[in-house]
Amino acid sequence: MAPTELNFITGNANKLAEVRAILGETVQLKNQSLDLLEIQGTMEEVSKDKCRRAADLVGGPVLVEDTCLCFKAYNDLPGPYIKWFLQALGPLELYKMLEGFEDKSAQAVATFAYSEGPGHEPILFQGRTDGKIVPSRGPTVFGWDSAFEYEGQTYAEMPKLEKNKISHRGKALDKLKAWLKENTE
Ligand SMILES: O=P(O)(O)OP(=O)(O)OP(=O)(O)OC[C@H]1O[C@@H](n2cnc3c(O)ncnc32)[C@H](O)[C@@H]1O
Ligand SMILES: [Mg+2]
Repeated sequence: MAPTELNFITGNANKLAEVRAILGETVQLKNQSLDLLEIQGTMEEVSKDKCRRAADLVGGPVLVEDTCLCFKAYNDLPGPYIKWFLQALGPLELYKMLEGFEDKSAQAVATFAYSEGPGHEPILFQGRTDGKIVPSRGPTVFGWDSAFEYEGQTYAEMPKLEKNKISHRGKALDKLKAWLKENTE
């Protein structure tokens, strides 16, 4: 049976707000802000490991998510390590990483992982959105939103509703919603 309540473990308030908005009334959402250690590895390995750690810490069912920003010219790096590049450069300077490259294309990926609790194998829900890295446009409120352009607008320039419809996170949560629905009927 699918859960009727999800405990989303994240320390990122912007992420949490989007997840709340996207899930709406679908399911009850709780949140615990824990700083989870993140390993090195593929997107799937990072999310699964994060989920197992969260389940162990909380001692119950958990949902986590790891966001990656993959530059095509870098063969998908920084990927799961984008947080540290963003922290070092800031959203205004991020585009400079691709200055020497013609190909500015990038893919945003959200990988959610749900576990029923300690010892249970995490289930993954992944969403991907293609775009490109540009000089910052729009408010610099959320991560690299102002440096990621999708069809002529940066994520930061889009109204939230619009971003959530086409975003990596929105697509991943569509899969989660479908799974919840399939498993309650
Ligand atoms: O506690 P967790 O959930 O891990 O929160 P976090 O902020 O550490 O998030 P990640 O480990 O997934 O790292 C992803 C980085 O990308 C940023 N980010 C995540 N989703 C984003 C989005 O939709 N738009 C812009 N930046 C985003 C986020 O602020 C981090 O710097
Ligand atoms: Mg993190």
